[in-house]
Amino acid sequence: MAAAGYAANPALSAAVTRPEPYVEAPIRAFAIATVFWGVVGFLVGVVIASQLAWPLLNLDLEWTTFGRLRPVHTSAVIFAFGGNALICTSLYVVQRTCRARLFGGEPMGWFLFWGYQFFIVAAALGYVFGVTQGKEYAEPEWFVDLWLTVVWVHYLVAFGGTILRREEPHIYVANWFYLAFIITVAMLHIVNNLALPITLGHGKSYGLAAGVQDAMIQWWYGHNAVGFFLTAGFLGMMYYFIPKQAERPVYSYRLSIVHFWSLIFLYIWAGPHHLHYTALPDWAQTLGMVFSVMLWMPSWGGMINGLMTLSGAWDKLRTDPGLRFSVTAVGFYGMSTFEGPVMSIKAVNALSHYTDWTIGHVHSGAMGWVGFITFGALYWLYPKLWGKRALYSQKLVSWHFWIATLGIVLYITAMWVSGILQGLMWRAYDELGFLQYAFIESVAAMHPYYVIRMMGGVLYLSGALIMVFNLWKTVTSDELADEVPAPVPAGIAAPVPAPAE
Ligand code: HEM
Ligand code: HEM
Ligand SMILES: [Cu+2]
Repeated sequence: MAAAGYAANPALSAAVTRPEPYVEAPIRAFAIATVFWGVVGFLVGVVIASQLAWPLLNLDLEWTTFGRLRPVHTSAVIFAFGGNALICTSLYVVQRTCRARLFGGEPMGWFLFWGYQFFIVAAALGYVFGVTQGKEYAEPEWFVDLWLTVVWVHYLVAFGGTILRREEPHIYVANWFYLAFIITVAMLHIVNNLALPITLGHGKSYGLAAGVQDAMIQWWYGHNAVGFFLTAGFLGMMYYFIPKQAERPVYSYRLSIVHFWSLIFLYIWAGPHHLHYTALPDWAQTLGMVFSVMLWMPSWGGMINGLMTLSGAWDKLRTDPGLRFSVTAVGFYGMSTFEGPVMSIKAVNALSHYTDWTIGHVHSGAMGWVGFITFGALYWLYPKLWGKRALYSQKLVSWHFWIATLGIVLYITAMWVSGILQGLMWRAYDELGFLQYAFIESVAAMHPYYVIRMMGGVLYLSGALIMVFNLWKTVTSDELADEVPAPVPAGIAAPVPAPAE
């Protein structure tokens, strides 16, 4: 084992053999894939947003209709962009905070990389050709699900194995969040996809559960996909990269542990808020609502911990636009985790459900939190991964930041207005007790907001293209980092600013 080798005599072996201490090449590939799929996902987002504004753009072809492209968008941004970002950063972080080489080494890294990209392409092709189980965020059919299970088990083994062979006694909190994400997603994926194919040679399958049980399992899955894929994993990112960028320890390490346990305990019960006023028993709906409202607390605990890590380093926001992304991400996290509990209250959900308000909520979390924390991490990682002195241009990071922020603001404000307008139009009665508006009138009323949302998306996409250019120039520049990072033997560099307590 390489790690044990230079641990024996760090100075000597570092000077003589210089083995690469950490697996990096597959992580660089994941970093590229993150950016690539991000652009694809945002582009498809702009396409489907345009289709909602101008239905003509469905092109009257089955492969290009909104119904088929929508899951291409959601999977591209969540699983391809978000998933690659999570695997990329988790493998980077776990090696450094444990001071151990990735379990399984480079071959494991490359298997994860190609295995995961294959899953993405197989899933996306299925959507376009109409192969789907029709479960939101779990659309791929059984054979793609099986493949993902294989890849994911390897991911768990690689991550867990690295923790087990750690040289650092303490398991840094970012790893707790990443591990909870990996384990919970495995559990959710397997249970929600229990299905029987018609025959082994056929793509179509039928799920094991039926009726309201099926709905409950689906939204236990869907909600916790938000909680563990879009939240816990990215919190792992927050707990590593914000201290790194701010060069400050986590504000309260104790709070981060409380944050962890309370978040994962509460999240798992809140799924029924997706099924208010359905055939689901009333007590279960109320349970989901109560746990959602409680969830506000640990979420804000985490937000405060992230923001307060900047204590004494707020001036860095002026000079480091990458940090600005991360901090604004935490702000959006706080906003969407306040909005979510409000929307889970049954009286509010009676208005918001089925409307664009939900879509606005989704995108403040998705574009603001998930997107921005990832951009912040990427801007920090790229120079490190390619051994460059610095980013090509901080100014372009700043441009990206402002253009993308404006894009989000256009997107979510348009959706608040259109969502509440929709909700109110649908429940308006005239004095004789008839509905005041035909459904199509509410659709027509949405048009201007859909155009604004599309423009917001174009801005967000443009920002991402600026990032592509900046990262490309960074990677191809020949300004190397001052010292080529030497192997980091045990006991020398502190991998993370030490916990405050
Ligand atoms: C350029 C930026 C984006 C644009 C223009 C865009 C556009 C859209 C549109 C038009 C929909 C369908 C809305 C509907 O059915 O009424 C949608 C759904 C969705 N998008 Fe995006 N999106 C963007 C970025 C993102 C990002 C970055 C993420 C996640 C990281 C994301 C996650 C989702 C999810 C989860 C849904 C499904 C929401 C639901 O069913 O409630 N989007 N998006
Ligand atoms: C305390 C935290 C949160 C709570 C209690 C919460 C609650 C809710 C509620 C009540 C809905 C609407 C359900 C409906 O009417 O159909 C919803 C939808 C959604 N939320 Fe959240 N939310 C939270 C945080 C977040 C965050 C941080 C994100 C993204 C990163 C997010 C992503 C979504 C998505 C994707 C949906 C749409 C699901 C669908 O119908 O397709 N949520 N959330
Ligand atoms: Cu939920």
